[in-house]
Amino acid sequence: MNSIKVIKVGGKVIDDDQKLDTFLEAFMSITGPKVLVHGGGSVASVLGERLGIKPNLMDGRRITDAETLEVITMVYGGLVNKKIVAKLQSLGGNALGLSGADLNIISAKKRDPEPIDFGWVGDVEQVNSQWFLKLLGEGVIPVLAPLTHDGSGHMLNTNADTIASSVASALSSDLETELILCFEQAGVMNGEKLITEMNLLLYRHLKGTGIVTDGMIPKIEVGFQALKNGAKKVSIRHYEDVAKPDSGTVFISN
Ligand SMILES: Nc1ncnc2c1ncn2[C@@H]1O[C@H](COP(=O)(O)OP(=O)(O)O)[C@@H](O)[C@H]1O
Ligand SMILES: CC(=O)N[C@@H](CCC(=O)OP(=O)(O)O)C(=O)O
Repeated sequence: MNSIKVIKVGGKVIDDDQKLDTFLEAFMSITGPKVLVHGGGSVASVLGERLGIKPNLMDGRRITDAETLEVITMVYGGLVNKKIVAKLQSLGGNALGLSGADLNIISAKKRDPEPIDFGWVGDVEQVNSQWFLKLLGEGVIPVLAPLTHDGSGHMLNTNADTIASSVASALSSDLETELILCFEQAGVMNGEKLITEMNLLLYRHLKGTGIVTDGMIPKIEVGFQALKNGAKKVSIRHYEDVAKPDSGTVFISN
């Protein structure tokens, strides 16, 4: 094993069974070792509201109080993770669902309450690459929920794009790593037009002119972080194109 693909899929794809099935079939057509990271923010918001817990997001990050932590642990670690694992098994993939607490595979530090108190939100501290390498070596497909832990018995909520970028960064020390962030659009868009290549200068311009906003800002930033940390290729693309090389918006490091 000398290469790996770390692939992330977001909540709006997971939310829709047909889209999720299309994505997972395309994902399974990718040969070689792969890790799947899933989001599920929109699923957590809907299920939380059913329980009378209103979602509270700031800069694309969920403010996670104790009640919200219960909801997201159930939704990300249970419902969404197990649904994806079962579907992958039905497609012949030997998937293993994990949160960051399992095998201590991703530990994190609760975010400082200043200037904004995000509650039980964690910033990744360590990714246990050795476990990834062992599992991948056995042909297992790790399926990661956007949950980490603090080592003191608390689960933490960590954005799924950030988890994917951190895992790609960590695995880059041992393997040629590609990070693919999938969502429901063709890539980073300028109106109707797909931006096929993204460098830092262009990103700053697109952000400054309001062409890139909301959740796309942290998504692009974690993409650049993975590139800086040694990932060979980073892209943001449509979920149906997960297996299509060089589709979507490809990151350039200059
Ligand atoms: N230039 C842009 N191109 C594409 N999407 C953009 C752009 N600017 C803002 N967005 C928004 O960013 C969203 C993607 O971020 P996010 O909602 O966090 O996705 P996900 O949950 O799939 O990770 C898109 O659904 C879109 O609404
Ligand atoms: C801290 C934080 O914001 N965590 C995210 C984790 C889920 C996620 O990232 O889901 P998508 O990829 O579908 O947006 C949240 O709770 O919304």
